[in-house]
Amino acid sequence: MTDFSPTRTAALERLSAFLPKAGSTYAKRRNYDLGPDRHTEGVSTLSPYLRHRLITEAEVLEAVLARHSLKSAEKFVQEVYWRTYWKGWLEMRPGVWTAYRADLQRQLDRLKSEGGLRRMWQDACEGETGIEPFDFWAKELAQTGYLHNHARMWFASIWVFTLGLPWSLGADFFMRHLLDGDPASNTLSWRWVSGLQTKGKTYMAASSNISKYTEGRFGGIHGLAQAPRIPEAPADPERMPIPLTQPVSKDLPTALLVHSDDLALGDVLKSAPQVLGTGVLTDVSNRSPLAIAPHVQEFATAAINDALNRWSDRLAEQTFLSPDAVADWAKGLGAQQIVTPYAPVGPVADDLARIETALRSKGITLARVRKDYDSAAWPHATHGFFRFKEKIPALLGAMRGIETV
Ligand SMILES: Cc1cc2nc3c(=O)[nH]c(=O)nc-3n(C[C@H](O)[C@H](O)[C@H](O)COP(=O)(O)OP(=O)(O)OC[C@H]3O[C@@H](n4cnc5c(N)ncnc54)[C@H](O)[C@@H]3O)c2cc1C
Repeated sequence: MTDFSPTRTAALERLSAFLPKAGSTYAKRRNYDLGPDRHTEGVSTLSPYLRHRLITEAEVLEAVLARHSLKSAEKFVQEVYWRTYWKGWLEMRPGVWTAYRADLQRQLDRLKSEGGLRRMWQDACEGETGIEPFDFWAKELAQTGYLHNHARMWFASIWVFTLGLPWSLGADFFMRHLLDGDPASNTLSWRWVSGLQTKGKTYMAASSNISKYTEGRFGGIHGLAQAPRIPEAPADPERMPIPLTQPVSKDLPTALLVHSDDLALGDVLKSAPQVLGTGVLTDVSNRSPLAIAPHVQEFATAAINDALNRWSDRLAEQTFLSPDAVADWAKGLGAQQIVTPYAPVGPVADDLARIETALRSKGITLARVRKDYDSAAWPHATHGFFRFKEKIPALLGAMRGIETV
């Protein structure tokens, strides 16, 4: 079973073990899901670390390109940029996140009154549908907090098209259990499988494909949907520019706010070298309206503690806070400004928006510090990935040496 130890040291070890495979091995083997004990043979399993930025995308790309040419590591580099692309795409269309959360709430309300739907949803979440690989992946996810990318695609396709369950309930099942549960990659990948992201283009799981790419672990699966029924969804909102951020003022008494979306604190501390104190938001329960799996909260809390330990000499006194308590805490410290790493569209950004309103009523500003890596790449996520990926060589060229972890 792949072990996900929530430390930067573990992330760096994992990266260094993966580096020899990041070229042609990854390109050939990345689609094979060989089971929970063998994931690291084909893929990096870095996603829980990237999700919380115990390691950054830029660091991973730098390390891979120090070892391989861009040509030989192209496939891996592109996958890392898929993550970045989804983030930029959602950042320019925050209404898609809001619409997902609203649809999810509607579907959760339906579960209260529609017994048949509720039973099917429960069976799917518990891995009791009778579709052998699907049931295996549901249990693997609940037990380990990780699924191979191909298994995520097959699982989502069977959820939507074979079982006929609402896609947003599936996305929520992933968000409650994945250690890497990410508002952009998860929501938009579920939309992509369902035919809502690239309009009319769905992903259909096929028995022969599952058999081939699990090397026969599963085969002869009967009853998988052959024809997609694309769910209804509202039209996408108009694209907006990437939001501007409030600049950090060097002259104001400043406190730092740490959260689980970005634990690479180097650049936020560079912008505010002296802080009066550090507030810490550890609760990630708002990734879902339902209870999230204990391992998801434990991973996030331990990842935050790992970052706090590494930066302890720069953080002054640390206070663990709920979002509602931040404004009073900042006022009590005498802060007139809070600096925090930028949180992309999702639950943490939703919390920061509420915190900002409470701070404003006390005359305190909130400055979100966005990484240059994100600011350079996100504005290119205007259309599909194929247009975005043309920018990768230029983005890599501009990226070298811009990050402080
Ligand atoms: C339905 C569905 C839901 C998903 N939900 C999430 C999620 O919540 N969080 C998440 O991080 N990824 C999600 N993904 C994308 C992808 O499955 C995971 O990023 C990948 O499996 C992580 O494993 P890895 O680190 O071993 O990947 P590797 O293959 O080693 O790739 C390296 C890194 O590139 C990025 N990456 C790779 N593939 C993708 C992809 N298809 N889309 C976006 N980024 C990618 C990840 O950051 C990953 O860590 C989802 C995909 C699907 C089909």
